[in-house]
Amino acid sequence: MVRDLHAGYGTVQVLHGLSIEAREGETVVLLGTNGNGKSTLMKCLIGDVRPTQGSITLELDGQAIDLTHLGTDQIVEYGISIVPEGRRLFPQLTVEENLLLGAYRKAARSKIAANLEFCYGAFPILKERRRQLSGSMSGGQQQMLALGRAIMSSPRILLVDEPSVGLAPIMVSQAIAKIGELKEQFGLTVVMAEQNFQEAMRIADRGYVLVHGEVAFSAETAAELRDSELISQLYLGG
Ligand SMILES: Nc1ncnc2c1ncn2[C@@H]1O[C@H](COP(=O)(O)OP(=O)(O)OP(=O)(O)O)[C@@H](O)[C@H]1O
Repeated sequence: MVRDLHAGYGTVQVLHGLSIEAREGETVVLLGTNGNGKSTLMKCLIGDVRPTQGSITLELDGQAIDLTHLGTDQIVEYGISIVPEGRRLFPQLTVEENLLLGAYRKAARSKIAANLEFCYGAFPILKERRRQLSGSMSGGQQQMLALGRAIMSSPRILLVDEPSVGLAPIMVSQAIAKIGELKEQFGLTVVMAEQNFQEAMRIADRGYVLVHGEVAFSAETAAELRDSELISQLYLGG
């Protein structure tokens, strides 16, 4: 749960008191056009950007854990994993080496073989190319690898930042569908930032629209989000 979050870069304030919530097992999408703070929020959630005000808490076994000022390594230990914007793979490492880098969370170290098998089952192309350098793969394959790497840490919450960036339309559809499948198979909670409204709505349970670092609209159902005037203005030329 994110409450009244303020964050930015030096003197540039990007998030201005933003509050959102993701309940267990749902897919929450963060919509909004370029530069409205989606990635900054994601970076706060994974400990890459430190909030200046507000809180980020995780409900775990009936306890509220304060993540607000924890570093990425500590946040990952609580079962939160990210597929970052631009994927941030290691191009000079093989597919399998990239996957193994995702498994450093303590709880995942004893499950490396099982998780690797799961990834290869979910993404046969990764198995086929496991000894290939990741930098030599297509954008769509790299997105699959980034998803696989995130799954290697046995997360309970998966953060996905703009999976469509740099992908051909057909690959965007495949990547989004895969996120939906992984969520079901792994029993994940998914928080996904995405500019591509139509694609995001294919797997959204509900969502928020961010404008200028604030929640401009929040919807309890995907239908409510789809039918909102703001979405119509931002995406459908309404
Ligand atoms: N490292 C940085 N230093 C300074 N300003 C930044 C930095 N990263 C992002 N910003 C600024 O913060 C604002 C919000 O950016 P952010 O990336 O969070 O938006 P976004 O909604 O995710 O958009 P995008 O789709 O472009 O990533 C923008 O004005 C951007 O220029």
